[in-house]
Amino acid sequence: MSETTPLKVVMRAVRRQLWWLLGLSLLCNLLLLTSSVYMLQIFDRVLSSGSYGTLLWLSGIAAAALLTFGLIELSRRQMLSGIGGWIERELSGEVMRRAMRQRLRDGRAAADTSDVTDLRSFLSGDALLAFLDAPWTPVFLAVIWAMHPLLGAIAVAGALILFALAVLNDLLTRQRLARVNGAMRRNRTDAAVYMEHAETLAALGMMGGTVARWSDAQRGLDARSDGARALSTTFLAASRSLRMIIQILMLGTGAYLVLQAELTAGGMIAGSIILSRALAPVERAIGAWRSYGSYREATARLSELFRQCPDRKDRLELDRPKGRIDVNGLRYHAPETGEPILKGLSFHLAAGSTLAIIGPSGSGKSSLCKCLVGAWPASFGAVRIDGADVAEWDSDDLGRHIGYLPQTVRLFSGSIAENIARLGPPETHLVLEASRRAGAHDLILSLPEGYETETGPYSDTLSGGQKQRIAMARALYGDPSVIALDEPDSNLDGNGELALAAMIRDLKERGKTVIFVSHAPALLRFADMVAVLKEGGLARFGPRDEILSSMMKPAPVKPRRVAEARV
Ligand SMILES: Nc1ncnc2c1ncn2[C@@H]1O[C@H](COP(=O)(O)OP(=O)(O)OP(=O)(O)O)[C@@H](O)[C@H]1O
Repeated sequence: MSETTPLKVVMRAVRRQLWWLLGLSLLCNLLLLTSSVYMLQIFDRVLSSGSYGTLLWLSGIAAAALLTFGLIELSRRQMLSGIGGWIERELSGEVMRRAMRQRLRDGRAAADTSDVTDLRSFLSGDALLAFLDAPWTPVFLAVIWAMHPLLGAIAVAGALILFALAVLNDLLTRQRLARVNGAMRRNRTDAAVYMEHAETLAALGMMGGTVARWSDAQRGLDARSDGARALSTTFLAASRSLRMIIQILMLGTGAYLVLQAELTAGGMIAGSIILSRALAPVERAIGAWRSYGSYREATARLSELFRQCPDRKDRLELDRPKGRIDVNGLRYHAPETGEPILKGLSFHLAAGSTLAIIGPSGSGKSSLCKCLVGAWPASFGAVRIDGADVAEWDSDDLGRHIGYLPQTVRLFSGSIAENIARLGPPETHLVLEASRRAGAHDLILSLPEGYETETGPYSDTLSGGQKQRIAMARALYGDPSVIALDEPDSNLDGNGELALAAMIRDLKERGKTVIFVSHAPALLRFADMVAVLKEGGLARFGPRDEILSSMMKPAPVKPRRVAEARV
């Protein structure tokens, strides 16, 4: 049996609601017959009898019926908008969590929250109403048929031609539009990255080139999209004029039948009104087809995401670890290329000890840090904290016991206090404790709005060093047992370095396991152990003095050959 996912639960609930909506649509569509029945009665009863009383009664009943139609239509639309809001609430968070997990694991996510928006806009908009009204088309056609088979035949033929146009439109444009939409999404992501790094582009004189490159790509996509849309628009225009032609044909045939005394004048007018009701959903459904296409693609992507990233309720929730780390045969392969980045590392670190990771650029230091804190899942082998595999640990639960300072610091939208509290509800005493331990308290107080200073990508007023020290406080929030710092001294001034050294000393004294990537002697003196990485492998691992002194030793001089020495 296939696993129940939040998407399936939501879609099941939506389907249940659809039955109600279908019922309301039945009432709406029946009430839509009001004007044609009214017209029929006016022509055939009122005008022939000249009865004002009948006219008054008929008008009153018609007005009441149309008022009821208005109320039902309102509740239909309110139901749809309620469904839309509910879908967004139920799915967005789930999708975002899974998309982030998949991106960490596979380098890309099968779907994202914009797919939930596509789902919502189809299931709560006019497009779905068009599809809900479409099943009543045969009912209207049957009514026309009952009035006169010739009128019925024209109406059925018209509806079939319009439907065929809709199907053809879908077949010819679906794949083209899907491909263009995918490429457009990628181009939008590129634009967001360029905007975010506008300073770099400006400083390097890259703005013109970047904009030209992006615009070229966009123009190409626009041309492709215009081609597909033009085809769709042609179908729409063709179906609209065809509908009007059918309408005229109906009236003309109706008039002929009136002359032949096979139909009343009221029947002729009423038949024409009913036909327009019958064909309108078909025409609206053609317009809604594109929206349905996006909905179908979004649903496929979301199903794929939920299939590839199932819920992991069986994950471990363990007590606060002491901080012993065991790395066994750790391999990490780049998710997109499969290129090995970490090549079978094994070492053990006692709880409460401090490890310095050193090695040349690109040797895998940051990658090792990410694997140690559970951000990157091991491709083979395992990282264990207090014996528990970090891959099996619930990431939010594990995160409470881990402090991590990434090489490139990012603060998120919110106040400094919220950022330090890892975007959870800030507990004041924990925020103050973390920032004091990170030596960031005075710095934050010196800002005009202190801990309430807004920061993040939309309010970037902090210097690199300030951000780094605030991120350090974020790493220490909740007093975690294992703290990994990736080049913590890269943006610091003299005061910052002193605060960092004091922070590491304090962590050591309080028995925390500290891992840092740095070659700075001022930090290396705190290390108990040193890991030397080279080309993704562990070149050396051992007590600091042993490793550093062996690295300091001059390379043994090769004895020169006798002949060479004589020259
Ligand atoms: N997501 C990724 N996909 C593919 N390759 C990657 C990815 N991230 C890192 N690498 C590669 O893995 C290798 C190790 O990168 P890593 O950032 O861990 O090195 P590092 O030792 O921390 O370097 P530096 O000292 O310059 O920060 C590099 O060759 C890098 O190109």
